[in-house]
Amino acid sequence: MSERGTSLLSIEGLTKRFAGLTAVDDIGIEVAEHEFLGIVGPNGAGKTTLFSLIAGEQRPTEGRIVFDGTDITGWPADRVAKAGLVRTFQLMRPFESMNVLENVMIATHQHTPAPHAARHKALDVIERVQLGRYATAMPASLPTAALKRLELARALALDPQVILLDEVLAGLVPAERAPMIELLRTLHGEGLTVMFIEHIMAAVLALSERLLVMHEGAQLALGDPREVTEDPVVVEAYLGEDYA
Ligand SMILES: Nc1ncnc2c1ncn2[C@@H]1O[C@H](COP(=O)(O)OP(=O)(O)OP(=O)(O)O)[C@@H](O)[C@H]1O
Repeated sequence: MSERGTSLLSIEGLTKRFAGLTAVDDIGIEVAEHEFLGIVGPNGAGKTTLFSLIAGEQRPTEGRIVFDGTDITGWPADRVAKAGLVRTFQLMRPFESMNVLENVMIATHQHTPAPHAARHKALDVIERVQLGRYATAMPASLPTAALKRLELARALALDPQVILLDEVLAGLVPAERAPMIELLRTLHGEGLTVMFIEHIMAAVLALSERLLVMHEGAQLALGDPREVTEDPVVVEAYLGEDYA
């Protein structure tokens, strides 16, 4: 770990079984403070389930999650989020009856009970994700790129130390991807530790400092993104022979 700094999140032998299916199979990774870790793998590889386990939405069948020195295995999601570990969802789920600002205030209110301060903080987060012009818009009226930023804002409003991003680029047209990649780079530069599930390899390679490849729940490869994507085992299981 020394070359990457202190381990902030330790995932040890993490396993989740659903009836006969092992969705996450003995995953063990150390995520360093301020690291940007990409996670890729074919559909059904267990990536989202891994996030659900880390974020406390599902309990692991086996294994341990240690965050900042504390064993958080089995903690409920709200307690995990309060501790500083927050995820986004692949399918955005804003409150449709509330505008962008009110949606973000639901989150800021949890740390900042005073309404004026919660509003102020929500506006800051909205500016941070460059959604200022949509602050009073309703979610149904937003283009996909803005909805993605709203999902990000709702996570950032909880003041995470680690953010788990689940396909925040999915559904964006290529012209919308570059600004989102820039925003993620900026947020990481501001000190966030990031775990990043993504299918768009150009984005994964542009941002990730290390890359975890999952396959059938297990860890197929972990390491330098370029080396990992050239690994014949990874090419065969996931990327396909015509990759790059
Ligand atoms: N609640 C559940 N009950 C039963 N099986 C589940 C459940 N959640 C996930 N699975 C199964 O676990 C496996 C891993 O699913 P998961 O959604 O974690 O994969 P993924 O890598 O995130 O896929 P994608 O890239 O398509 O989002 C799949 O076979 C899925 O059908």
